[in-house]
Amino acid sequence: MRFLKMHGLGNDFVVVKADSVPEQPDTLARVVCDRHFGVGADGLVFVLPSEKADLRMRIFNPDGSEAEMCGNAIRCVAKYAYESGMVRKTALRVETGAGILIPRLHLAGERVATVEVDMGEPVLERGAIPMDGPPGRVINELLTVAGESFRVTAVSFGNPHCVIFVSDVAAVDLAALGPKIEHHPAFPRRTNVEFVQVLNPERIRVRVWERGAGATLACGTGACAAAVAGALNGLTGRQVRVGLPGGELFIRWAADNHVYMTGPAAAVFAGEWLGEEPGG
Ligand SMILES: N[C@H](CCC[C@H](N)C(=O)O)C(=O)O
Repeated sequence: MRFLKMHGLGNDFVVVKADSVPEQPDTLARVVCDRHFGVGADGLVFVLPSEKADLRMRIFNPDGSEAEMCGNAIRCVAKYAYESGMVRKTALRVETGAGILIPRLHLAGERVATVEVDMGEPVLERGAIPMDGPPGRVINELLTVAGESFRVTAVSFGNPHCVIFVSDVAAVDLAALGPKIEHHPAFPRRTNVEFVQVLNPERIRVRVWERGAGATLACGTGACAAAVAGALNGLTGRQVRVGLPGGELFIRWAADNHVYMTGPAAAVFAGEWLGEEPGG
């Protein structure tokens, strides 16, 4: 199985072009994403044919679970599709678990430098946490985790996000709190967790504990969720620069209610998965 190792701000993926997803993709994802017995990645991403778009993207987390959508991965997939000649368009239609999304490529010569993705419209997670009132209302709810209460804003971009505003993201014990919130019963599909520090109305800092992956250097859908939560709670404007450990994304929540995410995508190496059992 040939693959391309790619990343968006250090959120890294094994990208595989295939006609279909192989059997037991969960098992394969666990082995391929393992940073000792496999290639090592935050996700195994398949680029597949689509009957309703230019291509279809499916992503499997390192724990084997399939995610509905991945913001950093869709930028990588768009770059791969253009540079490999698979789809010679600078605005692609990509079928995902969050619907058909539109990455637009910014070229530097024949290379894709950055990608702007129309991530669609944010969904305020109501089923997970009982939230009433219109979307414009501040939608904080209290979540009790290990005896501690957090005010959270739950937002979905196809995949669930729980956004928590703190005064200092560096002080958050991500490894302790992340899994407890990821697996909290309030989130029937588990959740990604974003801790957000507002620097000013145009700049935020975010650290992410990802569902099925743990702490990552960046999370595209998480950055979008944090930006929407910031605006909903009156803490930021609708255009923010999101500083993540791996770098910066620019998020714009436009008047059409669509959220646009702009950031880089990089290809690091090509390889061949030999498929031997872990441990040799
Ligand atoms: N772990 C996530 C999928 C990857 C999302 C993230 N890497 C991004 O860039 O959006 C989930 O289970 O929803």
